[in-house]
Amino acid sequence: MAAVDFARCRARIGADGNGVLGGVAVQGGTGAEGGDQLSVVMKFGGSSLSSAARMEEVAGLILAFPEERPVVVLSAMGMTTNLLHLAGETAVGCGVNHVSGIEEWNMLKDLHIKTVNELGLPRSVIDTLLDELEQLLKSVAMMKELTLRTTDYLLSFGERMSTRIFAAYLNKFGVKARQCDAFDIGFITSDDFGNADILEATYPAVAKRLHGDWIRDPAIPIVTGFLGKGWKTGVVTTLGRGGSDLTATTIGKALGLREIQVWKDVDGVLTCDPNIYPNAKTVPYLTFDEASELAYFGAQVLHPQSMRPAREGDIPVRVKNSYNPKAPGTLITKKRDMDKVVLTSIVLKSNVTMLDIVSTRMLGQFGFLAKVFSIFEDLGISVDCVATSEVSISVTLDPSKIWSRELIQQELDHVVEELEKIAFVHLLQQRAIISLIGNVRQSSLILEKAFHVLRKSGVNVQMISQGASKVNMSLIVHDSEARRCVEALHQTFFEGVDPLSTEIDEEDLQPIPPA
Ligand SMILES: Nc1ncnc2c1ncn2[C@@H]1O[C@H](COP(=O)(O)OP(=O)(O)O)[C@@H](O)[C@H]1O
Ligand SMILES: N[C@@H](CC(=O)OP(=O)(O)O)C(=O)O
Repeated sequence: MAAVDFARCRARIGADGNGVLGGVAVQGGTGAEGGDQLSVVMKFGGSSLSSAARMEEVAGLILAFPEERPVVVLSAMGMTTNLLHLAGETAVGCGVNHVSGIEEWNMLKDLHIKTVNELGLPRSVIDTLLDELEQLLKSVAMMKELTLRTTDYLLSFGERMSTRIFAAYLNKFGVKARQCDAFDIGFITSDDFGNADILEATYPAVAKRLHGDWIRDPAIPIVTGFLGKGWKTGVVTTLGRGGSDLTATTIGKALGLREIQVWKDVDGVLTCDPNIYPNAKTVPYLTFDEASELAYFGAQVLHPQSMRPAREGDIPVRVKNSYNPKAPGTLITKKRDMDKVVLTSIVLKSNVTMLDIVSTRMLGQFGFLAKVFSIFEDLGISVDCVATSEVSISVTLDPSKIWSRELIQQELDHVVEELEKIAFVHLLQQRAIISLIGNVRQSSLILEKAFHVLRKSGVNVQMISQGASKVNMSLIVHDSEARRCVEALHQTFFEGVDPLSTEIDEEDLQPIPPA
């Protein structure tokens, strides 16, 4: 039978009855005994919750901090959100009678049933939801359509199941836990299905509910990440991919907690995506501004909006590794000592579309820029990077407008058509944004080194943009050259390869034509 192995878990986090884990004191015990206020949020993402064994580990981690009164936020297990999405898309075209054969539906059903069995829990913990989910897929098959609103409802099953399983598991061991659906405890959002914004009314509502429940009957709240309730429609919304980070920081601000912990499968925020360059190193400290820029420019590790509540509430965020809890992780705060910092992290966003827009001079300078941006606004397209001159503007378009999918060709054609009424437009696809997140006061040094590296690599930068925060400098290059650039930049900034002391060979100066 599955059990929370406290001794093993304390050993793994380097705690021996008493100790300190990343600034958090550790003692023996089981937590949730009431009295004190809720003190921290602990968020665990899908990568931390991929199996029954992982759920046991996570339970052990939470209970290794008994003097803490955590609010636990969970994402869906493993790849469940992707599977739900794919199952929904398949259901649209497969016919009602074939729903039970949808591969992704069977995969996610099997995962959840296996988890419940391995944790020694009754099937009733998830049976109702699984039945409801199958009915929903059949409805999608019958209607032959999957709206954004239905998609959000469909995706909600992932978090609704993981939290029920986890709360039941803790309760089984006498640790009082209460499952909470975010949409029932005060998460009020805009009605932008797929990418809803959290509304201000959420903070007092969530605080009142979580605090009230805790005072009345202390039990660890196990809250669904990623979900909310649309304020006009009153139905389930989602906060965009990776939105559980935002759920966690919202709770942190709402309750004024001491710390927000987001537990991942990496040792913290790294100097670049380890999937792009495996030599990435942990960044021990970050400011909210740095973390926001990093997330906004595509570092999957944090949800782009998640730093906002933490910054507003001035609550430290700690990014930790649930697979390696001894690692100190990354601490994100309002300020940090930037004296020795040059570059913090490199972020790569691939498959970006860029538009060069040159005025036909039908409009004056002000009118031109205003008109260009009003076209983007009308079409609901957000812009990532901008570089302007008096009569021309280059922009990159944000493909995350509708979360998982890219801007579709039809939309691009429409943008170009509208812009061509006032400008000459050049559409450039397969571009990449390399964002250098670093110290504002070292921007010249960063650019000097970066351009030397890129020149040495024979790469021509197609656009440069620096945001008002100055924390981020973005270089747009061709997609085919991007990984190579990131590697070379990483070696220079984080692995001690000094580009300025390296002679440039004439051969190196031959630009490599983009593929
Ligand atoms: N700069 C970065 N630092 C750390 N991880 C990154 C970075 N950029 C991309 N990643 C990716 O983000 C993943 C962790 O984020 P995510 O998958 O959202 O975790 P979770 O599902 O646990 O919330 C890592 O496994 C890593 O592949
Ligand atoms: N399950 C949702 C929300 C989320 O935050 O997930 P994760 O914490 O695993 O990135 C998603 O996959 O987008």
